[in-house]
Amino acid sequence: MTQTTVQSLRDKPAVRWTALILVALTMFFGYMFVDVLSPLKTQLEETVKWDSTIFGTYGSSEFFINVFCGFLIFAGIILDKMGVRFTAILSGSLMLLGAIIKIYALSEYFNMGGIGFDLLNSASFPASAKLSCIGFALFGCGCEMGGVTVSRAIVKWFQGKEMALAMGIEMAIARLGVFAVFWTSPMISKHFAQKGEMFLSVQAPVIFVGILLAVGLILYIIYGFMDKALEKEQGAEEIEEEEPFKFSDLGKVFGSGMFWIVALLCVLYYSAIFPFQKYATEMLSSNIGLETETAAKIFSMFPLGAMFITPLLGAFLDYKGKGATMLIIGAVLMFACHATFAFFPFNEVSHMAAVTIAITAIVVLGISFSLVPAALWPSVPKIIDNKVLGSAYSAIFFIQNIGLMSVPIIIGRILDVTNPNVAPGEPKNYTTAMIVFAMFGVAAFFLGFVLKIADKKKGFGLELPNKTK
Ligand SMILES: C[C@H](N)C(=O)N[C@@H](CCCCN)C(=O)O
Repeated sequence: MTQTTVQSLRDKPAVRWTALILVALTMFFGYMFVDVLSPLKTQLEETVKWDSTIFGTYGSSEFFINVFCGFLIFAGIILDKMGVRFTAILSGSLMLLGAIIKIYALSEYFNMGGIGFDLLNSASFPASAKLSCIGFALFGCGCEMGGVTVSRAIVKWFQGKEMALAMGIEMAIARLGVFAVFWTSPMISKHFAQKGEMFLSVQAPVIFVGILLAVGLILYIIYGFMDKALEKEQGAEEIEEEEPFKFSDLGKVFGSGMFWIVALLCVLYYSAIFPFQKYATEMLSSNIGLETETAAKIFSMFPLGAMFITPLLGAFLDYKGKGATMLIIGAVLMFACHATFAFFPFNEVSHMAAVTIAITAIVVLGISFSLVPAALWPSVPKIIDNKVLGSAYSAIFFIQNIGLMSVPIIIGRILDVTNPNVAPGEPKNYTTAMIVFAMFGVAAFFLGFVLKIADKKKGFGLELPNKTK
């Protein structure tokens, strides 16, 4: 006699992996947008007169509303109260709105005195930069809210299954977005620059990725139908826990010592990654004497390496564990890369040797950027109650965003101060800036140790595998 068991949508690999691909693709487009202008720093300096301080402020602006208005805390509450599909569609819409504003900010029409130009323009901070910051800040609300929502969605579909692998693949797809934009953005820009279309040389890459964000919103809407089917099938209360979310539950998040260790580790580590990404192209061309396009291509190996290794490490974590150890090793490798760019005398070795060492350091950073995210995000459900998981991820993002917002401004300022007589487009001295990035690695390393010891004492199982069946 054969017995038939009714399979949940979650139990069907094809269905849960389709859900993952839908949400991950939107994050792919989102990550492209985050760095669409990163390889164009030098062009922005020449075309719209953004010096390093302005560029740094622009990089930080992605996090202004999240930090100053505490938007991410609300995002977590919205997620825990309204659920994944509502929050996903809201975040996709915010990303698209921000992109449209940034496209307008970089248009020739606006920069030649179009609507709003006079209101925003000032000698110290061009109108293009101010309006780009506004657009980027709105985009940042959507993108960060989307990141939290996607993590929550993955827990919903994959908890007790290949959760770390799924998170690893989602991040791998996002890294592919960064890789893609470090190639496409300079290529599109060069095409228009060669035609003498200076504004389009910085605006066209943003238009291109803006269109992709519209596709991303459609994917979130399609995901919404799958999410609804899953809830209908199992009953919302079964998935989201028996009791509804209460504001007082937030105390559970902020009252947890483990939460603070993870959040601080996260802010320290990521402060030396995403802000560095914004300056890496110019740092490589300054240190090694490369053209922007070549420097951007070398740097693109960073997300590419992370893309291949993160899912493997996710799978390792699912089956073998060792999450806290992975965090410690990741911090050491990050320090090694930044210290190389700070101290290695690139101008005293042959061009070939300089390029080889730079590529090696970038690959090492890629390995680090696989270890830490692959271990960090799947650790959160182990230390926080499922009911407040959305709020916990948001709170970690909120603390992380404070670093992501401050560091590009600090680095931009350091660059302007340490390069007082360097003309726009000329190579800069990056030593001090890179030392600052390296110091974040040292601090993250110590926190990794604290986390490992705390886990050993309290038994959260950070070193244990995720897979239960
Ligand atoms: C920048 C963003 N807040 C972030 O931390 N991104 C992480 C991924 C977090 C999990 C996303 N579902 C990253 O490593 O990219």
